[in-house]
This record gives sequence, C-alpha cells and structure tokens, in this order.
Amino acid sequence: MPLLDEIVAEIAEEMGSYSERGEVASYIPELARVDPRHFGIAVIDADGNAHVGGDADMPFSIQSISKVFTLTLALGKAGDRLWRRVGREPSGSAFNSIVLLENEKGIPRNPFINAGAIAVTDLILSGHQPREALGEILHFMRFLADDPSIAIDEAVAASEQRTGFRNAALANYMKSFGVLDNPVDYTLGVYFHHCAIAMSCRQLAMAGRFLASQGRNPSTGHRVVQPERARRINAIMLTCGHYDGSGEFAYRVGLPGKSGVGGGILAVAPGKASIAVWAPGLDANGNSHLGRIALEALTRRMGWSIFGA
Ligand SMILES: NC(=O)CC[C@H](N)C(=O)O
Repeated sequence: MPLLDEIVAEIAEEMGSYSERGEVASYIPELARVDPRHFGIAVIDADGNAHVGGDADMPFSIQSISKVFTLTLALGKAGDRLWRRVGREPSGSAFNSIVLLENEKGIPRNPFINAGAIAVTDLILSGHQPREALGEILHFMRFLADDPSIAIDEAVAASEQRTGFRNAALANYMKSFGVLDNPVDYTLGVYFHHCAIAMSCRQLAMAGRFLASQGRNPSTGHRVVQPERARRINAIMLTCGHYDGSGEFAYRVGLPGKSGVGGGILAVAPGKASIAVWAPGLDANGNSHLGRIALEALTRRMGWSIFGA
C-alpha cells in the first residue's frame, strides 16, 4: 500500500520537527535516562505488510502495554472468573491511584490501571513460581510477535523493584482485602518484570495483530483468542487504555489503544492494522505526547477512526 508508506514516512518526518515533546518518566530512574528525541512508528496492515518509520526497530520499555497481553493470558486461564477480582470501567483517575480501592473493597476498576494489572498478574501466577509465570508471559510475547529475541530489560526491572513503593502499597492494600492469592513480593516481582519487557515498534505491532484480525494471527491463521474476546479486549483498551486520558485519546485518535510510561502506544484499527508508536516524552496523564499526535495524524489521513471519517 504505497499511500500508507508515504503517510508513515511523512509522519515520522513531521514528528522529528516537534520541539514540545513532553517529559520522560523519571519515577522509574532507569527510564529517565532515555533520550526524548526518539520517535518510531510501525504499522502492520491487514495483508501482513509492515510500514515503518523513524526508530521503528529500536527496543524500548513497553511498561503498561504489557497489560494488554497479561490480560489476554489471564482471560485464557480464568475466563470470566477474572472479572470477580477486577472491573471493566474507566477509573477517571491516574494509573497508579489508590483512592477508589477503599470504597470498592480492594477490587480495581479495570485491568489497565496498576492495581488492576497487579491483580491480573496475580491470577497468572496462581501458585506457580514467579520465574515460571514470567517465562509464560515472555513466551506468549515471542509467539505473538514471531520473534524469539524479545527479552526483559533487567536494569529497568531492578530500577522499578527498588523504587516501586506505590505499587507495593497498592498490592498490599489489595492483599488486605483478599484480592491477591500469592505472596505480594512474588506478584510484584512478576509485574515489574513484565512491565520491563523491551520491544521495538515493529515487534509490538506484530504482537498486536490478533486484536486487529478477530483474534487470529493473520499470517499463520492461528487462533489466539475467540473473535468475541478480541473485540472485548479492544473495548477495554478504548475505554481504559489511557487512564484518565482515555476520553481524549478516543476523541482525537478514535482507536482502541494502550499506552506505557516508556512512551509507547499500541493501537488497533480493527480489520485494518495493528500500529505501534514510540516517543518517550509523556503528557500530564503519563501517556506519550507525540505518540498520540502521530496516531491522530495517521487515523485522520487513513480514515481509520472507528467512529467514522
Ligand atoms: N503507566 C505505566 O506504564 C505504568 C507501569 C509502571 N511499571 C508502573 O507500575 O508504574
């Protein structure tokens, strides 16, 4: 699709000239070292062709984007039982907020805020050793992206493990309500490590293909999840994937999307494409500032918003 190639190249070039790039996350010390001038974009279309621009092959910390994949895995294990320990409504508060937990009996609003993702990780652990659970998550990422080289950035994981007091508070608080089954340090260890998986835009867009193609890996025809499950994961990405910036993302971009504080965003244009962008500078909600601008430009030019042209 030459048009798509041109648009992706144009966007990569335009993003290079922005001076307002947001702030790189600094509460995880290792992420503060990343150069805010990076920009990458990868679009895998419905025929499996990759259209890339900028630093599309440079690995970055996927952080909360991993929550899409842990949710998928946990749903595979627990099915609808998962929804007993986590809700599926937007929280309207920050990704690491604790405020709603007290009134809601330790049940997090959705699987994409930190508390919800920690509860989902706990379900994947379910009695296994942290190493086994992590191995399973990594194996799933490599399988989806069709790339055995995907790995965890141990320096990022260790950095968050040292400084993740807020997440430790969320996990302990949920544990006090009986929402977590495993030892808190096991669950947190797995959570910090899956957030520290490093992937490039190309690898992420590859991993997201099943969400754009009704649950199937389009190149092998392999079913990852049922179409209904893919649709529902997309729905939660749309409503909750950008925390208290989810409304703004839907308004401007109009696609299911999941951000991470490493500056990545995975977005899904159902039936059309799986898209990953990366720009490390964040806005006030902790979502990639330029990443959102780039996706807005892409969906506008391609007419891909799920809400119409
Ligand atoms: N929004 C994010 O990407 C947050 C993930 C990060 N690992 C944290 O728990 O704080």
